[in-house]
Amino acid sequence: MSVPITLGKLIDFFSSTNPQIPFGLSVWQASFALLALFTAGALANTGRAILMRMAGQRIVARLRERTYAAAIRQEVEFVERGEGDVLSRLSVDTSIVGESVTQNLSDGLRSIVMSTVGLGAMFYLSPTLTLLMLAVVPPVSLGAVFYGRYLKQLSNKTQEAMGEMTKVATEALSALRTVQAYNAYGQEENKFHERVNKVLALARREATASGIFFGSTGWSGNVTLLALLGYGGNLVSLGEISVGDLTSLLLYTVYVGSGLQMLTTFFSSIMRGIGAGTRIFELLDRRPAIPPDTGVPVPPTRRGPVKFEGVHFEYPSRKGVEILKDLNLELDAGESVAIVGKSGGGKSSIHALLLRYYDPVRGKITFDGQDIREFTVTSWRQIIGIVPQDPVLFTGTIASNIAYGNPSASREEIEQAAREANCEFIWGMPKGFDTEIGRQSLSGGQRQRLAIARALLKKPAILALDEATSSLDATSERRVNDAVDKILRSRQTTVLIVAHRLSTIARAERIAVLEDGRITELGTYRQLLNRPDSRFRALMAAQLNSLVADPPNGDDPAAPETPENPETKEMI
Ligand SMILES: Nc1ncnc2c1ncn2[C@@H]1O[C@H](COP(=O)(O)OP(=O)(O)OP(=O)(O)O)[C@@H](O)[C@H]1O
Repeated sequence: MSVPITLGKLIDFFSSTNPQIPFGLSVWQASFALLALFTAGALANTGRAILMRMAGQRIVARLRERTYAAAIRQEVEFVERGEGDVLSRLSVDTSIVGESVTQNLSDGLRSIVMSTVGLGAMFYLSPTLTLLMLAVVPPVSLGAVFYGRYLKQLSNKTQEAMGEMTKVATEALSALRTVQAYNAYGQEENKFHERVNKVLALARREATASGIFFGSTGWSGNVTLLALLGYGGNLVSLGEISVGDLTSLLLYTVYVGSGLQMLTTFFSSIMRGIGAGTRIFELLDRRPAIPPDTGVPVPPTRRGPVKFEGVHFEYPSRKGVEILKDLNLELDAGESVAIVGKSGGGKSSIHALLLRYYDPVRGKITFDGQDIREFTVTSWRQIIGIVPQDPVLFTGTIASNIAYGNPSASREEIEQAAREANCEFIWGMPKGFDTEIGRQSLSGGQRQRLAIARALLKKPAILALDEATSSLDATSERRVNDAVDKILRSRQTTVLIVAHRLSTIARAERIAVLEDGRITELGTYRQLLNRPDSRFRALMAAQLNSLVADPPNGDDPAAPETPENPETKEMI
C-alpha cells in the first residue's frame, strides 16, 4: 500500500525545481528501504500462499473423511437411490468449501485492507476527489449483492446437475459388461450428453452474469478514473494539489477499485462456498433413519428365538405396495428354516428386514423376546452372518475378503472358515490365501463359498442365506450345498434360508411357504409334501417331477442333486 504514495513523492521530487528529500532520506536509502519492504512483502506472500493452500487441503481432507463416514452410516435406501448424491459432495463440494474458507477468505481480507487503507490514503491526499470517486461505489455494491445471490442459486443448481451427471456415469461404468453386451454406447452417451448439457446451460448463465457484471464494473471504474483525471487536472492547474499527489491518488483509485472488485469475487465465492457447505453439512448432520448406535447391546451368547410378529412392510420408494402383509414366523434357537415362494414374492425382503436395512411398517421382529429395534444396529448385525445371492468381493487378498467382518482373525481361523465353507479352490491357487482378487475375479460358486466362509468366520448366532439361483453349475451347487449342510447339521446357528432348489430346501428343518406377503404353510419337508392341496407341492411341482429317485431326505447326506430346470427356477 506504500507504493502509490512513494511514487507520487518521487515524481514531485524529480519534477521540483527545489527538491526536498522525502522523509529526510537519500535516494539510495529510500530505494533500499523500499527493497527491504518489497522483500518482506514477498516473503509474507510466500508464507501466506503455502499456509493457506495447506490449510485448505487439510480442511478438504477432513471434510471428505467425515462426509464419507456420515454417508456410509446412512440407511441403504438413502444412498442406493442416489438421493444423497454422495460422490459429488465428496469430490466437488468439499473442494469448494476448502477453497472458500482459505484462499477466498485470505483474498477477501486482502481486498478489505486494500480498499480501506487505499481510501484512507485518498482522503489524506484529497477529500474532494475521494468523494467524487466514492459516488460509483453504491451502485456497484448493489450490483455485487444481486450478482452474488444469483451466483449462489446457480451454484446450487450446478452441483445438483453435476451430481446427476456423476450418477449416470457411475451407473454405466459399474455395469460396463452389460453396456458393452448390448452395444448400448449411443444410449449411454445420450443419457450422459443430456446431463452434461444441463451443466453447460447453467455454466452459460453463470458466464453471462459474470460477463455483464465485470464488464459494467470495469466500465464504471474507467469512467471514474477519467472523471478524477479531468477534475484533478483542473485542481493541479489551480495549484491545489501536486502532480505527484494526483498520480498517487489515481494509483490508489486503481487499488481501491481492484480491491472492491476482489471483494465482489470474494462475496460470490463465499456464496458458492455456503451453497456447497450447506450440501455437505446437510449430509453430515443427517440422522440416519436407522441410526447405527442407539439402543442396547444384543444379549451375548443367545441364538434365538427369532420371531416375526404381524410384520407389514413396503419399500419407502414404493409406498402403498405392501410386500409383506401380516407375516408371522418363528425360528427357534439353532433351527434352520427355508423360505420358499414365487420370484418377487418378498423372500429377500425378509432378510433385508432381519438385517435392519429397513424396519417394518407395522409389527415387529423379536430376538429372545426383545424387539430388535431396541438393539444397537451395530451389535445386532455383529451376530448375523449373511450370504447374499450375488456376494460382493472387495479389491484385496482372498484372506482379507474372508476376514471382512473380523479383520483381526488369525490365518488359522481364516483357513478353518474356508475349509468349513468348502473353499478348497483357494489351496489350488499359486498364492493361496494371498491371491489378490477384484470385484469379479472369482466364479459365482466360488464367490458364494467365499461369502459363506466370510459369514462363518464371524461365528454368527444367526445366518441369513440367500441361495444363488442361476450362477452355479451342478458341481458348484453341490459344493455350496455341502457347505450349507454342514452349518445346518451343526445346529450352532439359527439359519433363515431363502431357498430355490429342492436339494437345499429339503435339508432345512422346517419350510415356510411365502404367498401373498404372508406364510401360508409351515412344516417339515415331509409334512408339507403329504398335505392335501399342498401349496408347497404346487410350487415345487416342476422340481419334484424331475426327481427320479426318492425325494431328498433331510437326514440323508447323499440326497440327489436337483437337475437344472430353467422353468422351475423362474417359477420359484
Ligand atoms: N429396494 C427396493 N425398492 C422397491 N421395491 C423393491 C426393492 N427391492 C425389491 N423390491 C420389490 O419388492 C418385491 C419383493 O422383492 P424380493 O427381492 O424380496 O423378492 P424375492 O422373493 O426375494 O424374489 P427372488 O426370488 O426373485 O429373489 C418385488 O416386487 C420387488 O420388485
